[in-house]
Amino acid sequence: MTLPPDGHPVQVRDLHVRFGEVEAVTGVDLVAEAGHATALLGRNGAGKSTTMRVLAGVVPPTSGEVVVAGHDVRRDPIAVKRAVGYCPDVGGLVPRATPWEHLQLSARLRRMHRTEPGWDQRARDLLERFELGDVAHRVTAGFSHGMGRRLSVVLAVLHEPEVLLLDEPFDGVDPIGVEATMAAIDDARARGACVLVSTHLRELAVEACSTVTVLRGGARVATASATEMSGEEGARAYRGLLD
Ligand SMILES: Nc1ncnc2c1ncn2[C@@H]1O[C@H](COP(=O)(O)OP(=O)(O)OP(=O)(O)O)[C@@H](O)[C@H]1O
Repeated sequence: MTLPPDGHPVQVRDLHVRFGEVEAVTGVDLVAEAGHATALLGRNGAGKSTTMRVLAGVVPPTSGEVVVAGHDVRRDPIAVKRAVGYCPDVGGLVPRATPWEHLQLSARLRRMHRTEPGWDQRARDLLERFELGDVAHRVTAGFSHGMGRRLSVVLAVLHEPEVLLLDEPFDGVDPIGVEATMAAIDDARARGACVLVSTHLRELAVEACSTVTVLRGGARVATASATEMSGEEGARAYRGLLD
């Protein structure tokens, strides 16, 4: 990874994203550090998923500067896709494929079959941790929303990416799935990855992350420590930012 001069794996300056007449993101600034988890918090339509899609190299910025793992997302989206692990907010799973087939394909695309120890033991461990071991060979068409979310997190973390992007990973997920996701975030932080978690759930955002950036109407309205956004005082502060 070629880190930019100030060393931050995620740098966003004055990001704007427009879809026709819709201004989805209207000036987001963000810096996220290696070895830390940062939350993007905001209500529905705040611009969180669009920002995450830009960071994943999936949607190009309309304007602004976005550097992920040392790569400019506009100039080199393929290098960005290689460097990140991305759990999209919706979609991403093939209904006729099983979790194991998803993992096999992901490992092959990432050339993980050449690494030691083999990817398959890690894949099996992750499926067990996320309680998907029993359905490893069942097509995902019949999966509940929460099961799909858990598999999307497993796929994002499989290759131990430098930048982990989890968009609404807790949405509709039961407490055991939430616990497994929290553990996966902790593991990624501990090995020095930069983690970004997008969510509308303040309490889980402050549990998972040390820094919280609040988006409203496509723009950043605040960046605070998780402590400042915790408890009743944090809830009041958050409500104040949304009014
Ligand atoms: N492909 C698109 N075409 C048109 N408008 C879009 C598109 N994607 C997002 N938008 C609009 O951009 C705005 C921001 O959407 P975005 O999905 O980024 O918000 P969000 O904070 O992730 O919301 P949620 O929590 O509901 O997922 C919304 O008004 C949305 O309707």
